[in-house]
Amino acid sequence: MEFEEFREICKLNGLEIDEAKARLLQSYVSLLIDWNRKINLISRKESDIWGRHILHSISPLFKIEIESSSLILDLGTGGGLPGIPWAILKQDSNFILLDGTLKKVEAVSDIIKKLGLENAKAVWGRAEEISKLNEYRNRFDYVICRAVGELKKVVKWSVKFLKPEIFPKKFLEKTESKFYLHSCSLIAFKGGDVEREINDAFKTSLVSEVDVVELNFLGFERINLEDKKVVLMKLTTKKV
Ligand SMILES: C[S@@+](CC[C@H](N)C(=O)[O-])C[C@H]1O[C@@H](n2cnc3c(N)ncnc32)[C@H](O)[C@@H]1O
Repeated sequence: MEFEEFREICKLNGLEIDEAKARLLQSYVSLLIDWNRKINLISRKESDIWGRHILHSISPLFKIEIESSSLILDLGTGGGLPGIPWAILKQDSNFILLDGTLKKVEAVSDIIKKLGLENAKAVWGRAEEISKLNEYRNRFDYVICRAVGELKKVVKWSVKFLKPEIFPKKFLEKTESKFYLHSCSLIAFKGGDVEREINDAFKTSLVSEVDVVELNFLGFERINLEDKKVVLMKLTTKKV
């Protein structure tokens, strides 16, 4: 997929990408390709970066509305996915892009600097360690996470990062076209046996509600997303 087709699919799904954001996304893809020659950020066999990485990363935003001015953690960001495309498109929110591999964090920091993205910062460290630090514990409105591992593991880490809920709110409000997802939630990109992973995640007693969003947006058939879904979870956040 080329950029123009990507932009057209976004438009079909109600997401207009203005010139400034288009330039940032294009620069991101160039920088990602450059860095990927030096270190492994995304599969080198993958030729469809616009479809399988950028479109996939932003596709939940076609259906899910999140609260404005949020602080969002991208847990296991790798080469900045989905965090950088989200930071470009949601400039009213701030993003921490966390990864346990130093080289990847150095690459993502360089990309953020070259893009001039002021609402994103890359942080190096393992989720289980970083979540113990005051600076990151109980701080985030949302955790987003793509291709990092089993849901139950991601749930255990995320619950420490998310803000404790002070005034319980409805987790999700659905209209015909949109899901309004309130803060203190996990947004996990998943493939494979999602049902089993959700059942295992419930066994942690850290999940109070769940919903699964199918990525059947207009034009989804142009990229092979197979069994890919987005799992939304309300966790039993408490001050830890
Ligand atoms: C398969 S990659 C996916 C990267 C990116 N989210 C994407 O969609 O392209 C998984 C990433 O998670 C990171 N990771 C795995 N476990 C982690 C942990 N406990 N703490 C921080 N990062 C972790 C790895 O270093 C790796 O970069």
